[in-house]
Amino acid sequence: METAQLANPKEHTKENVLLQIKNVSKIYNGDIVALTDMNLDVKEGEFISFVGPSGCGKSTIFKIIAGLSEPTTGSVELTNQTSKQEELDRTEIGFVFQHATLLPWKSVLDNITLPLELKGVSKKKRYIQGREVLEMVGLKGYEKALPRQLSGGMQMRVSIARALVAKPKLLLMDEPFGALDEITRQNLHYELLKIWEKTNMTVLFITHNVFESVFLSTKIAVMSARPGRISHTFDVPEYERNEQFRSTPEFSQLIGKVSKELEH
Ligand SMILES: Nc1ncnc2c1ncn2[C@@H]1O[C@H](COP(=O)(O)OP(=O)(O)OP(=O)(O)O)[C@@H](O)[C@H]1O
Repeated sequence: METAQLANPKEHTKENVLLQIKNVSKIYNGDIVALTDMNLDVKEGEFISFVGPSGCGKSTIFKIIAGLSEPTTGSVELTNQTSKQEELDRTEIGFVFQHATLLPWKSVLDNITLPLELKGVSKKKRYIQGREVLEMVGLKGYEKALPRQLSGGMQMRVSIARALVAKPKLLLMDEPFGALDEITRQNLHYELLKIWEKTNMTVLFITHNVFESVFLSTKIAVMSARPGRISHTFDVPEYERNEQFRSTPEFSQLIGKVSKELEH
């Protein structure tokens, strides 16, 4: 199995605050309180996992961050405190969902480059960018394949590549590996960490899998049951993310702490 040697994942995180979730609440249809008083600062380069019981508002906060839904009260601010030029624009946010949602009649390369096609980028230019990300997700040579010719894990790689093609500063991943088998999931962990390291992106990641959250993240935000809010955040200490890490006492201890917090 591949390994990602991230000697010091913390070095990846800068001090710039990329976005601030400020006192966000969300009430659907006047009476379903999905989120209440949620607060979090996200720094540039962080990899934050959100874990919490079903229905605690994880997808809701992602939709609000992406601008697909409005908070009932509070705000998500994209103001950069240190540099206006580095401010996050909502068009620089990529989204990956649990299901790959590929267009079955389009080739892998055409699926990946769809966001650029919609922006009116020329075919030549978008194919150059498409091939670049295709290589990044380990699918070089599959340009002309159709989605049905790919395994579930490969389809997820295509979906990730489609989110990466527009070079997002922030990547929102809503349970992207939830439907995959364990081996495929672990391989994709390494791929994702390599991409994260290479691109300097900030990643927000929803998962029900505590192991996955500890392995991938620099920070874990545990959410409480509905109405959802962040009950606790855990900073993940520096470590090399490789196969050995999964069997260290530090890994097990953190899993224990996060799991305990989830039981509250
Ligand atoms: N468009 C909507 N209209 C009404 N209620 C909604 C809507 N979207 C979500 N909800 C409700 O808001 C709550 C939070 O939903 P959300 O999908 O954000 O939770 P989640 O933590 O992502 O859940 P899961 O882990 O099961 O995916 C749930 O009770 C859900 O039924």
